[in-house]
Amino acid sequence: MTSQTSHVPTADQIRRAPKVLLHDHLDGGLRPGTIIELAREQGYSKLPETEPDKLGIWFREAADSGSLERYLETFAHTCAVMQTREALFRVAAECAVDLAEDGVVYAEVRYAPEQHLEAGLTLEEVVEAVNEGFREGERLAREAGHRIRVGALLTAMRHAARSLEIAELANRHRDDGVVGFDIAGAEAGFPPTRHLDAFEYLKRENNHFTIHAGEAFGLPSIWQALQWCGADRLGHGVRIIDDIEVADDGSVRLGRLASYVRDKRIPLEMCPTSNLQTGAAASYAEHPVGLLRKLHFRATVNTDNRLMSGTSMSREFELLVDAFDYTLDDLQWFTVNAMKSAFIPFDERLAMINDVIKPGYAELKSEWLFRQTATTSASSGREG
Ligand SMILES: O=c1[nH]cnc2c1ncn2[C@H]1C[C@H](O)[C@@H](CO)O1
Ligand SMILES: [Zn+2]
Repeated sequence: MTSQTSHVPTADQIRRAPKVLLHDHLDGGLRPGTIIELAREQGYSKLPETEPDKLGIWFREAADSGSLERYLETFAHTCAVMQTREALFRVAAECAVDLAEDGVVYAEVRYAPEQHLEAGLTLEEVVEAVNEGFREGERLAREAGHRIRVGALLTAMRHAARSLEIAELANRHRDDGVVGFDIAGAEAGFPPTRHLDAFEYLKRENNHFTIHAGEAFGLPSIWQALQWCGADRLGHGVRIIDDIEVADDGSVRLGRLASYVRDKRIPLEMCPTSNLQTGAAASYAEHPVGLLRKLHFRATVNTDNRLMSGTSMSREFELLVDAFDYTLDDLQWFTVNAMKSAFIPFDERLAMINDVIKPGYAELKSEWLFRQTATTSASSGREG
């Protein structure tokens, strides 16, 4: 018998379900058609393709190498066309519209302001343009019947040396759409402790930050991010699986670090498709999210780079439903986890959970009742 809780969601239900996205890069989510138009307007001639479908495929294939370093090379093209106020505004607005259309109700979208200064913008101007774009996108989404709230995370590149400056920038804009800070880029060789002054500054300011850690590099990176730097969340964090032993009889033993992550409810911003592309996981079925969800880690599901992974929040959920037979209850669990872990104030997170997320899933979970009633009356009608 079908029960409410065992209901396997359809693709359409997944799209309509309220979703929360904590890990999405602005420069990894452009529409291919927009890249082509911006390149034409700005005289950027190095795009590998000039037709939107082909360019989308090019990004997915180029990012599919199994190496984080090669994956990151593809961002040269997106950053190249995001150097003016107008371009940043457009990309941010389209990002909010696209996420809203996919059923995302709350998103934290990150980008590295230092990568958008080539045409003479200042760091402040970059942040202002992106913030204005997000507000415009929220407005356009509302006009189209969707509700979304987007916060920005400012990223510092881990190979560079501007993290304190970017942390200060994030802090200056904390009441103006910037909800936190992050570091990203190649992980091996660039440990989080290189940026300790930035993290210590943010802690003194009672501000929030996440750190890309445990993606291309393992436990030492996660340990540093948490115990030296004090990260509120882990970007990816999938390699925490290296500190978990599952015996043949199914019993599980957590090491000290994995226990700490679970006990302290440290949010893991997991991005399944991205992890497959960079070699951090072998397949969806083997992705650590399956075990971590079972063990009640504070796991969340994210897109990372929608362009490079050819994905969306709905698609990531669909892939996990296929791999792990997740129900709407599982998807709600991931969504509530993400909302609890967001960087906006507690009362606003709670209101999102109680007034948007739970009612949204309750509505979806009730649909099977009506579908069954409709089928019954239709068939009894035919019989009569
Ligand atoms: O998954 C990632 N790991 C590390 N760095 C990343 C990842 N995805 C994107 N980035 C980098 C490339 C972008 O240019 C930068 C800022 O969004 O962050
Ligand atoms: Zn990322």
